[in-house]
Amino acid sequence: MSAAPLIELRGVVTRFGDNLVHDGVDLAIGQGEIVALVGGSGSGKTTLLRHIIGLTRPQAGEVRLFGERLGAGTAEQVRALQRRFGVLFQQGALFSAFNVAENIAFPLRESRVASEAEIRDLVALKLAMVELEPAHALLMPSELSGGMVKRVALARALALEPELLLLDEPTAGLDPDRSAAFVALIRSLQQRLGLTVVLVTHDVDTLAALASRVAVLGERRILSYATLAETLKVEHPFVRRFFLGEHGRRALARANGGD
Ligand SMILES: Nc1ncnc2c1ncn2[C@@H]1O[C@H](COP(=O)(O)OP(=O)(O)OP(=O)(O)O)[C@@H](O)[C@H]1O
Repeated sequence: MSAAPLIELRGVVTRFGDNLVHDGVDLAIGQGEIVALVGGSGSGKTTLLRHIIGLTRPQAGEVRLFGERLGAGTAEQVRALQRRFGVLFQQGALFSAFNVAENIAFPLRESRVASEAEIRDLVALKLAMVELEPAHALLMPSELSGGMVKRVALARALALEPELLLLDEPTAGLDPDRSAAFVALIRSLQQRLGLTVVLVTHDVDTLAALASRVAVLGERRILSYATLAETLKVEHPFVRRFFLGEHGRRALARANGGD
């Protein structure tokens, strides 16, 4: 029998007032996968990420993370669960009043798992891991380029050595070169650290370079959950537009070694 999925959503229903966003979402993500979640604007991708980590709760259905039902544990169990995943929110969301080192150190200080001396070493290690220089530690977020903000946010997401990494639009706002470099970094860290990754993206280049499977969210449920090659065969207007519009076609050609 195969291992239980790392993430499992069953029959998830989400409603904000009259707005029914999810109506029976089922999704199972296994250890070591890189799953790209795509869907039209407002289809509920970010909300699904938030459900996975327990930031919001669906009206109905079940969300299991690492085999545990969210919302069932004690405060200590919830904290233990939270240490097992890292999140890169849209725009990086660094604390603007903290410098780079303090941002990366934040989860370590919050969880009280390390002494100040260990935190200094860990911050240096994480900075190197995301290919930033030691001198960057003292910069403030306002002094960083968009690509650096993402790297610092990634270092912070990895501070507690999570098994699972959730990325919301990781390459949004980056130019093509910086975007490709960030994708390569995510890929190498995923392999080196054995991470499971769930990412929301509108960018076919990012998806084609990273995803082992693609989950398409539409009509309030998962329309398709398959490899990219299989996803391309799905006859649905969103899929045709997303992958086979001009931008998508060019990105796929690049991923296949063309262009
Ligand atoms: N806290 C909230 N209160 C009310 N409505 C919300 C809330 N969060 C999300 N929504 C609504 O739920 C729907 C899904 O939002 P969500 O941000 O998850 O979509 P998305 O697929 O990530 O969109 P986008 O691609 O535009 O970022 C939208 O209609 C949004 O307005």
